[in-house]
Amino acid sequence: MAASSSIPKTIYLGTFVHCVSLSDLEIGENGAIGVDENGIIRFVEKDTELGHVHEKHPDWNNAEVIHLKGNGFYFPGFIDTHTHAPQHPNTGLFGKTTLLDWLDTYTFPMEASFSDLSRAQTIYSNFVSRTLSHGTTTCAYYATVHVPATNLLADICLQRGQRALVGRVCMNTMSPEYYRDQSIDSAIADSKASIDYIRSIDPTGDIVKPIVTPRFAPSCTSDCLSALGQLAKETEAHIQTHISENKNENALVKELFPDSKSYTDVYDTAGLLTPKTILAHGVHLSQEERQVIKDRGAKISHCPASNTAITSGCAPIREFLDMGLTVGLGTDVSGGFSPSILEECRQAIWTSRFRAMHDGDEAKLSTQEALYLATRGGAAVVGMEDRVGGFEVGKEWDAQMIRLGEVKEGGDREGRFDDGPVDVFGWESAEDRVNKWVYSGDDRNCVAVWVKGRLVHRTARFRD
Ligand SMILES: Nc1nc2[nH]cnc2c(=O)[nH]1
Ligand SMILES: [Zn+2]
Repeated sequence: MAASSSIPKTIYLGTFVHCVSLSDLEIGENGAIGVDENGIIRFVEKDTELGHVHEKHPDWNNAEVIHLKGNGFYFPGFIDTHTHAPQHPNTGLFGKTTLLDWLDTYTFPMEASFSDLSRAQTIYSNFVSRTLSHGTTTCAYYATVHVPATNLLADICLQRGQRALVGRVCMNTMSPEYYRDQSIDSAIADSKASIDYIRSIDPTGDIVKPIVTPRFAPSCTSDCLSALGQLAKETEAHIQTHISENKNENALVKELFPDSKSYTDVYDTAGLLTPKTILAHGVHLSQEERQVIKDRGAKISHCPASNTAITSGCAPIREFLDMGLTVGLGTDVSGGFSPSILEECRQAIWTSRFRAMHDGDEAKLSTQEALYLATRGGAAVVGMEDRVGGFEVGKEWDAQMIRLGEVKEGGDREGRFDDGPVDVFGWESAEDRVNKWVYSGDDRNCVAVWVKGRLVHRTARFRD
């Protein structure tokens, strides 16, 4: 069960930064945001001070006040649209493998060990703490084939207050004998059991929701994919899977599904492309496939750190955005080497520059665009764009408090750098500070995190 949710009515004061469109970042200094007991933003005031706020909103005079001074700012919580919680212990371990041998060498043995629930408890608790500490307020998680461990991941997210889509992984073929669904019937029954459980612990779906999760086309027979499409339809559930990540994977799909027009067609025929579908990667999609994905309203999770680490390629994100596809960012641990969406922003920017070296400068993503994908883009990918991703009246307070290192005149830190890797000297504009954070910040700069108004993570620097 969720911990008791008595949230004090709170006025947040300080600098607020959020994306208002793909290319525009709004930076409001001396702002005030009022968040009610249900975690809903009730007012947003610009260029103000507490006295004026109290005058204008007299029924908020007894509200708690959190005043962020100095060079920090509030930023919307990050949305990780694709990651694998059971792969967390393998983070950084990929050597020179590429997707298919990486799965056999590192991933399947690790995931299989989640039949042990106490191991799942340790690793899942650690990973949820880790993603929260990096400012991730919503996360689309793959678990494993095991129902008890999948349900436990949902319990942990609900208890810690992190919004999550939690999926039991389905894989009934081309997978090791020691780690697979034994039949289509058992795969569907197990997925349904997990969906029912997750809906029973959070009937409103405010914090945790189930998500139907075929691992990827090579791991599922076409009958299994169709049964999963039917299950998603009957349960009105979200769907997540991988698509066109790697060239060898694509060749395998062609061999396994000779009657399909394309990789995308395999999923389309099975009824798996819906407005609630999250497709990870899409690095090698043809123009026709992109159009089918757009026509079905399915969304893309861009995972650039993973795409580089396991040598999948550089996804054409500018082209996706130009044609109106909905795109968010995913850490894809442990194909990706970091649980941080801030790191993923940097990787998205770097990857776009490698595309630009071939395609021209327009392929480059800006800092603002990467931050948009990390927040509003991600919110649209997980179907929560009306609730989170920015600071507007009516939205829910999913936010992180960022503080940067302050270099005082004549001061010397004497080797103490626990205020993080970003040095601010005092001359920087608010926009400079945001850029410094994006390119060299890390979790030490994320000193507090809220989901729906509830404080879900804090460090010693919060309110020191
Ligand atoms: N990156 C990644 N791609 C996959 N394709 C199938 N399974 C996986 C996985 O676990 N990670
Ligand atoms: Zn993945």
